[in-house]
Amino acid sequence: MERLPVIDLSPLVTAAPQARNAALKAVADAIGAAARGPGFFYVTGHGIPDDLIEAVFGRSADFFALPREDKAPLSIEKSPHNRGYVGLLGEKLDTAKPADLKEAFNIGLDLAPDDPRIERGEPFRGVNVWPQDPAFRETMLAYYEAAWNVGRLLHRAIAIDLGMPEDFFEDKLDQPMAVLRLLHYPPHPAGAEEGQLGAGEHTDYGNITLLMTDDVGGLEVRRRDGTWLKAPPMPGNFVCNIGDCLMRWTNDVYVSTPHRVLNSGGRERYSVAFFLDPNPDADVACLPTCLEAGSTAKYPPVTGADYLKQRLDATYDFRKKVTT
Ligand SMILES: O=C(O)CCC(=O)C(=O)O
Ligand SMILES: [Fe+2]
Repeated sequence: MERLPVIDLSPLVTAAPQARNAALKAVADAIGAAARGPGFFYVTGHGIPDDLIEAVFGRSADFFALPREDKAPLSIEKSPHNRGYVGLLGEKLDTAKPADLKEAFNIGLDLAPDDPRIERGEPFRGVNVWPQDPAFRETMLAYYEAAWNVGRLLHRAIAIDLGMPEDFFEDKLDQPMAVLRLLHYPPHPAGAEEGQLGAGEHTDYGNITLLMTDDVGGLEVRRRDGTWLKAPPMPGNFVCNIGDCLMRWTNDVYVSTPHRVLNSGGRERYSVAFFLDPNPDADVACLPTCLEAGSTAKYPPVTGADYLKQRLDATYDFRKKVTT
């Protein structure tokens, strides 16, 4: 693996109705090959407007530049629903290593406080927390919607590649636990601990991640032989990777590849991840098309919520006592 594949969605996004199925099949074939191989690929031609992307990065930088007193009240530690601010060293993606040199802000599916799903106490259903600037909320929710739509389109291609009906994932991703996560990595400090990184080695927990970065490199993808491939930044486009939920769903046919971040370039680095986790009640169980005759599934079925809870509880010490 010397470079990651690039999948251009523009022929699909702009296809006339009669050309759509062929365009979708071409994307399905490309994703299928990437998902069985490196587990990572770039996505271009996604159709999200540049000015929305610029606004997301601009507001994100403004948010992280706020004084600590303005960010602390939004702490994720006050939210059992995986929303809010994570300070520098607030997370260990690799639990065997020192804490991560990054700060983050998580935004989930936006629900009103009286939403029946919250009132019924459904897992991961809660309200978002917001900084004061009203434009921040508007910008982030517009981007959440746009990235979610790209993710659902990719899942149509994934379903076709896996030999399932094109809309198989649609009702498993229509009220998702998806998280839009803004990230800020300060330049790697000279005094960092041995083994300390911007983001420790990890795999992602959901179905797919749609990551956008600025022009500062730092993302590294693990090759099968354990060496690391530096993924060059492609601002305005996505780096997409398969997460652990989709690996389970496909019985390991698709690969969830470990990756990490080292911001060694001496500049501030900003990235924006959209983690497309399924609906809380989605049944994450081996697809019939991924099971060879006579063999058994590698993983027992699990609900989307139980799986995400298990993974988040292992990442954050503060969660040891919370129920979602
Ligand atoms: O910031 C990046 O480039 C990657 C972040 C990442 O892997 C994650 O948040 O899961
Ligand atoms: Fe990741």
